[in-house]
Amino acid sequence: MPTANMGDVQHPMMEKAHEALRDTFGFSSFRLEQEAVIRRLLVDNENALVLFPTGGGKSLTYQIPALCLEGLTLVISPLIALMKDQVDTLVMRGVKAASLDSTQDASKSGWVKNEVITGSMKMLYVAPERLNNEGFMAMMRRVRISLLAVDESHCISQWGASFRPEYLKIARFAEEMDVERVLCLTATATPSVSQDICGSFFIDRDAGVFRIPVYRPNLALNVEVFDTMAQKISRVVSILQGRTGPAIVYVTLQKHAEEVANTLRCYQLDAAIYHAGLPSEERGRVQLQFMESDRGIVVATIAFGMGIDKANIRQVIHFHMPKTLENYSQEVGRAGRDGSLSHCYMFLCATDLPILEGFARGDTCAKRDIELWIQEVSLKQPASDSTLDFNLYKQSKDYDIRQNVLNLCYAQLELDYGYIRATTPFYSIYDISRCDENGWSKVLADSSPAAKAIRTYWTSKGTKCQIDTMLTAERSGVERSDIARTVNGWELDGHITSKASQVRARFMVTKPLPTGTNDIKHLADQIYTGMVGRENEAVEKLRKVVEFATNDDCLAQGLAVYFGDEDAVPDGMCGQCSFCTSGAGVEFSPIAQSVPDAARLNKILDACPERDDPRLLARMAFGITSPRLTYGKWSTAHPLFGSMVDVDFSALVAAFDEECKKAGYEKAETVAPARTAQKRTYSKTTTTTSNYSSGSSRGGRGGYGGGSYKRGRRG
Ligand SMILES: Nc1ncnc2c1ncn2[C@@H]1O[C@H](COP(=O)(O)OP(=O)(O)OP(=O)(O)O)[C@@H](O)[C@H]1O
Repeated sequence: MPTANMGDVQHPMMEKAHEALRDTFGFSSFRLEQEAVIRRLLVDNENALVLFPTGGGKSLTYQIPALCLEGLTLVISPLIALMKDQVDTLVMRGVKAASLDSTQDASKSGWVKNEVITGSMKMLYVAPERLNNEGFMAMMRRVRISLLAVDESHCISQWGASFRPEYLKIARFAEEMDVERVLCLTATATPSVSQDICGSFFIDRDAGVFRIPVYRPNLALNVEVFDTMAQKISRVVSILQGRTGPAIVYVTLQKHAEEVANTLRCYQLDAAIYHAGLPSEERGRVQLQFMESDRGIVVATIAFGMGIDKANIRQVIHFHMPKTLENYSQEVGRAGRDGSLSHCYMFLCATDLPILEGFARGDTCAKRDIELWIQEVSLKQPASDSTLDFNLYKQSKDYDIRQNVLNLCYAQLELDYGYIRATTPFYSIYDISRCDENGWSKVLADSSPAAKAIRTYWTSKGTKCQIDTMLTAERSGVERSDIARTVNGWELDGHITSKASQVRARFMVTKPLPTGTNDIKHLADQIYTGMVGRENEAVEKLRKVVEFATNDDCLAQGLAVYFGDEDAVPDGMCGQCSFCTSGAGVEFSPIAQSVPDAARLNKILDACPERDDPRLLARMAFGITSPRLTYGKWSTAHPLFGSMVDVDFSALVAAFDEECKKAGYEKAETVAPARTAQKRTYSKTTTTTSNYSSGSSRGGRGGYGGGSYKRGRRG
């Protein structure tokens, strides 16, 4: 029997909900706040925000309403793998659910769309990027969306640890599509992030928010401080040799996962490796083996864990400290889901910090590059369908702005300023291969204008041909969309296989973009200020992790307070963390050098002749990659890259700024690869011999201590 009071059960919608819980999911009662959330959606017909920790049972809070409501439940979820798992499980339980994603072939997605349009699909999972797709938007306009569920909804907040610009468009989508109810879900939201979510989706901050405190009494949190890698290895070996069940060891970079696992194997500890750089079959195999093991060890980056629902993980070890407390809470939250005592260890080591600070600072670009980018966008002539299209990969290289940041800049032009609106992106290159001679003869015999244009302008290599759709359209006068449609048609008819590449983002212009120098500068200024704000926020989050780990306070209490649950830990003492058991916080105070050494600065200045962007030089010195550094060969392969990682980053920027100012902020035209037409107008060449000698620095926030890691791939 359900545990809910009879008043609720008697409401026909709640009766239905209990029926679905029992008949479809096979559970006898709701957990904690699940029922209250469902009541909010089904009985009150109001929006809600669910803040349950990992494994808290968030999925049921939209899956059950989906079954009770007429119409479609649309679920926005950031990870294709996670969507697939959820859909497979639902289908197994007899629920009409599917996802639309970029990995599907045309026949599968055609079937899904048909089921959605005819109203027989109950739940549809999509990634947020799908909201830029015209075809998808047209389809959504024709269906009744009774519930929109936004998973990982903390990604909506610019103050969150994992902000994603595509998430910003979800709220507008909900309004435009007259979505009847919205349910936002997240496991990690600080009070300010949850305020942001409530503000965006009109969720009542009192009645509409359902939270289960993050405090988990069966997790013993420990922090330990180390000076060297060898000490950390010796400690992790001893923890793992005495492990009481499966263990996850979290590291920062993919190469760390390989290094640590290989070292553990030397100690007869059979450690598997998991990171985003491994083939998906390998990742699947590692995950499956771990799920089935009762003493398995996985050394992994943060890529491991989303959707891992294993009850008996007994140890979670942060071999490198996490970059935010949100990550930490999610990662330790994977331990002890069965309620049994489990141990979590965070290793603090001064040499690990710069690499994390590099991540925090990596997204800020030069203000001048933002100006040049806006200039290109505003001066570009629209195509015949009045849209602007850009190769973001190329722009990222041209303007030294990371692609994720560029995406955000476009989202800002769209949402904050209303200049543009993203529409379906397209591929500019198709590589086609013939399937058989018969099919190929049909391709050659196709007499449509698009087919003729394709055959005129394609370039062939053996049995393969490459089609540049932009060039073909420009030279032949045939619409680019007709060309793409013809290639897709040949593939659907089985005549060819094709591989599309070089995606171009497309935008409709909704109001004239600024073209005057001052207006562009002003807009760039605002965008840049936002970027610096986010960078400071990310560095602050890192500082909070150190503060949490070193505070003279119970660790469980510290974590709970961070998430706004002051009263979750009884008497504010968990009794089993390293603070509670030792009576003191750990000693750890890495201080970065705030006055850079002149000789070392000069070496960087000699190696990199650019003087238009002090941050570029600071990034090279500190070891933070960027598209421009990579292009100029001043990145990871350069011996001086990261050579000043022990210096406070702001002090480096200030020191290099002095040098750039002396050189008039000029670009080294003759040495660096050309960037853009606009960029080339800055014509003077600077000397490659520097004369930095002051040794003084402005700024100089007391940062984190130094080390010798080179940046690498994370995730
Ligand atoms: N009412 C219930 N009774 C029994 N088991 C439940 C109930 N609700 C959820 N569960 C189970 O709890 C587990 C965790 O649920 P779910 O995956 O929804 O959590 P989550 O909050 O989405 O976690 P994560 O943040 O890790 O994705 C699942 O195995 C689910 O089947």
